[in-house]
Amino acid sequence: MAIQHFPLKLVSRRMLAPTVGHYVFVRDDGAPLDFIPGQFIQVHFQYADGTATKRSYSLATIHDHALGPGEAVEIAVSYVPGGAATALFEGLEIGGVVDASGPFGRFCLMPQDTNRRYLLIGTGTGVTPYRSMLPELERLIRERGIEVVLLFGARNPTELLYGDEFRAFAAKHPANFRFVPCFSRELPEAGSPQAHANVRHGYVQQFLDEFAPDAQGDIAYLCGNPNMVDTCFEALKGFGLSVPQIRREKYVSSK
Ligand SMILES: Cc1cc2nc3c(=O)[nH]c(=O)nc-3n(C[C@H](O)[C@H](O)[C@H](O)COP(=O)(O)OP(=O)(O)OC[C@H]3O[C@@H](n4cnc5c(N)ncnc54)[C@H](O)[C@@H]3O)c2cc1C
Repeated sequence: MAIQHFPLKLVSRRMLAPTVGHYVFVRDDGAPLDFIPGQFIQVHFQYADGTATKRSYSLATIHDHALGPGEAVEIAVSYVPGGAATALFEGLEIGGVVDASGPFGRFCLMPQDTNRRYLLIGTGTGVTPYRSMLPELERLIRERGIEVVLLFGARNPTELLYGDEFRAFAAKHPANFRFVPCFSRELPEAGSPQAHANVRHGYVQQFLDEFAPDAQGDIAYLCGNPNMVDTCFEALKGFGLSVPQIRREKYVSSK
């Protein structure tokens, strides 16, 4: 897929969590944007001293077709204290334009894979690629009967990004899709919609054993916090998964 450079105009924004915004853009040049779920874009801007810089953001758009002109290009932005891109996004008004390029990356479902199960593991905004993949996962459930376990690490229930959407997908595919929110700090209140049986208390990496990673049948995807990605990578290798079976996207700052 050819990498392009394009302006993105902000059409709406809402808070997904206290420090995470969901941004909806359209291409301001009227051209389409094709991408594969799991890919990311880069946003280009300048520091106060005029030095050029850029930051990467996974595409969160639920992808069931190539985006035509005027269709939503969605990302989730985690606000980092003192962050340069954070300031750019926080200050962006509706109608404001950012300079972007993409799509980039190979953190995608592969057509040649014949695995029985996907272990999708993400922390924070690292869950956005999996939102984009939902239509493709649904097709694989229908055509190949795959199973999917989504282990989502968040500090508390207010940070469970797109939690309603993942829960709804799990309810639609109860035999094939397990959504397992792992809260490192507070658990949901008893009786709340988030307090279901799959919820775990701790870090995602603590719960891998429970799902018995299997070198014969599993492919794993790890996305988000670099420490989580490294820890899970080593743990999954310990279960016998080979490096090509463990796909990684680390959210490191690209300054
Ligand atoms: C392939 C890829 C995809 C990415 N996708 C996303 C995405 O979908 N959503 C998203 O929000 N981010 C994503 N990131 C991270 C993003 O590109 C930025 O690094 C992040 O938003 C911080 O940028 P900033 O300019 O606000 O902070 P910076 O100016 O880069 O950093 C400010 C300070 O905060 C620290 N810092 C940077 N990032 C974090 C962090 N995550 N947590 C705590 N401290 C931090 C830095 O070390 C520095 O001290 C992705 C990164 C990569 C490489």
